[in-house]
Amino acid sequence: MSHHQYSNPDFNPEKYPRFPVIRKTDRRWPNAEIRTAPLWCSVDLRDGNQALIEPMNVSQKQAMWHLLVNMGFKEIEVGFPAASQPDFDFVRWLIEENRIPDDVTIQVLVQARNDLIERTYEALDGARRAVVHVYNSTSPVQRKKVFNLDKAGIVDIARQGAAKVQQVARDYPATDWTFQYSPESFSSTEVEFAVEVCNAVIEVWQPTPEKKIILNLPATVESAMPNVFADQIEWFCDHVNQRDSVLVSIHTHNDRGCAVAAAEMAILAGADRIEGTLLGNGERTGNMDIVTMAMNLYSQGIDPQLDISMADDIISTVEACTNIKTHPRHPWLGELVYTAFSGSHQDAIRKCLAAQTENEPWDIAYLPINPEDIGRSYQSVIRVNSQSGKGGASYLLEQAMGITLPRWVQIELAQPVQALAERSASELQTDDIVRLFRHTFMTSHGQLQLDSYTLEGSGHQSAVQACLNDGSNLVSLHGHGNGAISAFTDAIHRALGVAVQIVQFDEQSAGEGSDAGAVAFIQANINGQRYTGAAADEDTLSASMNAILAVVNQSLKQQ
Ligand SMILES: CC(=O)SCCNC(=O)CCNC(=O)[C@H](O)C(C)(C)COP(=O)(O)OP(=O)(O)OC[C@H]1O[C@@H](n2cnc3c(N)ncnc32)[C@H](O)[C@@H]1OP(=O)(O)O
Ligand SMILES: CC(C)C(=O)C(=O)O
Repeated sequence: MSHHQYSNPDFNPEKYPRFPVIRKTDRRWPNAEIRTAPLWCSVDLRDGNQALIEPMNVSQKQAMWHLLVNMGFKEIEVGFPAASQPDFDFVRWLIEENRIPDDVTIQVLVQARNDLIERTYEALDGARRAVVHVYNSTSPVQRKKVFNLDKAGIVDIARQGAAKVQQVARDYPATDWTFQYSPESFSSTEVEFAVEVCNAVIEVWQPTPEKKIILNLPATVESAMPNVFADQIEWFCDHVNQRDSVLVSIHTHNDRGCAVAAAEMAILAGADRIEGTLLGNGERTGNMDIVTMAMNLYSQGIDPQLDISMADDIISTVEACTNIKTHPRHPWLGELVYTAFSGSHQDAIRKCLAAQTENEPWDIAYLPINPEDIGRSYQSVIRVNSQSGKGGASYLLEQAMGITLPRWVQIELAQPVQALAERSASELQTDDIVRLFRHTFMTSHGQLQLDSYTLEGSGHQSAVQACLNDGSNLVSLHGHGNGAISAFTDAIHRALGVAVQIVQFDEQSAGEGSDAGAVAFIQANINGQRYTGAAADEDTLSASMNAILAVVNQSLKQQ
């Protein structure tokens, strides 16, 4: 059998060579586990900002800053102050207006260029504490085509940049400085060379375990699978000098869609700190999404050390600052991620929610966390369209009316709901379902309703005297039987000639917030036809009698 090797005849396997893997024989990270949150650093105001069509204005930056502080970030990269006046001014605003809480450290980025480094320190003048983050590119393509330098030339840029950062810091002794270096494009750099460059920076900065530096290892462009990145990080941690004096930081991008996975695996491989942005805004496909990574931890019982409970604030602020909409299926926070439209999912969720007790671990099919933890209501969990079964509509109705539908009512309700969903070809709202339920099962204006009743005797000796109202006339009736319900059906039979044979009956008190004290559901045979009725009333027996009248009305209407 012959077949084409490639679906596209122009496909050229030589065009994009495979990324080289590290032949490691001492790989330890696959057996590691994450048990605590890493140190976080938000780069929303820098990497996030530099990738926007319209960079944030001052008030947007301020809104983003407040959100980040409120979420609990302790390190925040606030800009590239030597790059633009707005960036410079924002740093000045933070310092001069005393906007930086005692436990928060600002960080700024700068290229390894003397004039830019000097300008950066001017922006930071008066800061209590700050991280100065200097970088230069180290990958083969950058060395060859952008900088036109050999490895020694690149090491020189790093060494000189580091020396300048250290030297100018001495002019501002009132500030507690931390130095950070990034071998930009680390993940596309030979690991041996990345270590060589970083060791040169270490030699300049002379960190100690008490006064550590930060070495930030970026996947500037994500070019390999996350396990390859983890190997690079483990190799780096094993070979860099003075590991005990270095905080290893990770800064991944999402080109292959694995930025979070790469950051998580990097933590397994020995990294201490994670840089990223809220909802993953950033260059091209974005930076590593800190919200996703934090929620991943949260959902495994690990305190993320960030407050994600304000999900809607996070979304609205990020959208207002970036002018980028959040995808409805964005991990953890998207509008649709706690929503089930499909019948079998709704059925399982409804059953699990009913069985879940407060003090046991969360264990609900299709819902990895309780949506309430991030401020989402259960209302958004189950939504109804033509893919939904009986569970979804029942759930919404139950929530809206504060009742629990007996299974046989759920089955009866499913059919008209499905028909309406198919007719409307769109999602049904709770109001639509409540309206449909009332229309299908309950008595409407102008039909027979209970006006008043008296019950005499009890048990086998029950007698009912009742008055019905059809909107214009009153009808009196009386009957007896071996209970109030059978006395009432006897009365109906005598007065109206309708023989009601009850097949199913359910009555319950209505939920909190409902005006009705009780709800009754009846399924009955009348002239060989099956009818289902429901009624709510303050009084339990009135609810039952009105439910019987609901099926009587349905049969009269059909005649
Ligand atoms: C992966 C990242 O996200 S890194 C951060 C990137 N962020 C930004 O660039 C946003 C802010 N940047 C800017 O506004 C501008 O780049 C500025 C104002 C800082 C500098 O602008 P310019 O002076 O025009 O330089 P530009 O950034 O284009 O860089 C070009 C020159 O700097 C050199 N250079 C670039 N990066 C670095 C670096 N990290 N360290 C040292 N030199 C560098 C280049 O080799 C090039 O040199 P050449 O002019 O001799 O060929
Ligand atoms: C400056 C560095 C850390 C960066 O933003 C990147 O490599 O993506």
